[in-house]
Amino acid sequence: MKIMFKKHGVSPAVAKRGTPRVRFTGLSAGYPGRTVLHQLDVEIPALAITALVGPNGSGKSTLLGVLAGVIRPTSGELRHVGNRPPAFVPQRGAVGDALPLTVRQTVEMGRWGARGPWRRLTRQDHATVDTAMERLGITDLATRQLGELSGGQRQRALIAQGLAQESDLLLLDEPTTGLDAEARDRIAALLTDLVADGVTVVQATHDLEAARSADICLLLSDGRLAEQGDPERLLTPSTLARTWQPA
Ligand SMILES: Nc1ncnc2c1ncn2[C@@H]1O[C@H](COP(=O)(O)OP(=O)(O)OP(=O)(O)O)[C@@H](O)[C@H]1O
Repeated sequence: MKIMFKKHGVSPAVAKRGTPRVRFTGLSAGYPGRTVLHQLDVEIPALAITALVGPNGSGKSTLLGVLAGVIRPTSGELRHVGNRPPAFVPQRGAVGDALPLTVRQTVEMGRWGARGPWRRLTRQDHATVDTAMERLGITDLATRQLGELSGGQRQRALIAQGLAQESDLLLLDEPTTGLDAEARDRIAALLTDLVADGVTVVQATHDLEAARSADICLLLSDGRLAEQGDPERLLTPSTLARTWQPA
């Protein structure tokens, strides 16, 4: 099993549109005693939005975990092209409601990877945090406790934390689930803007509109890649019935 990241400061090989930002070959991964992903051969295109779709339990979050580097593959090869670690925005439900953090502190945590948790943030870090909060429309929530926010507001705080990491690879686990139409549209527009700014976006989603508006769709089934390609071609009525059936 091989995982290759291009290192900081070493001939920055930044992915270009049309080239893969991440490539897996024969990749298997899962949890202790349980293989979830089986022999995936996948290319995640740079400077595009990739939607991971598939029924509950098909392995979307596990694949995001592998991309984020928090789940190690058990076999196969995973190659990143790019010189910054990915930013991972977990599912809203995966983040404790009782964490005694304000929105601003939550977003500031996005700078820890660059600065470390105990080092003071620089003026530039604070400016990055301000911009991330502005882009998500949560500046006026800065001093509110995370636990007292609505689901949609908390989701936006988590995405802002991801943006504050200034990665060129943003991984999101169901970023629009449970949000109203306006919030979903806002996030969709943001993701498109991020791609224009040089970010590669991968989102696991059960949101049909989000999947349709992606550049490419990877359809997982039982931890295997069932299909990949243009969402309009892939999201046929039978796929929709299978993937978007009520839980
Ligand atoms: N921490 C874990 N330990 C053991 N098995 C796990 C763990 N997390 C997930 N699984 C199992 O891995 C499989 C894939 O789960 P995963 O969360 O990746 O699917 P998913 O496609 O994201 O599902 P959903 O659409 O419900 O979010 C499931 O069978 C699940 O039970």
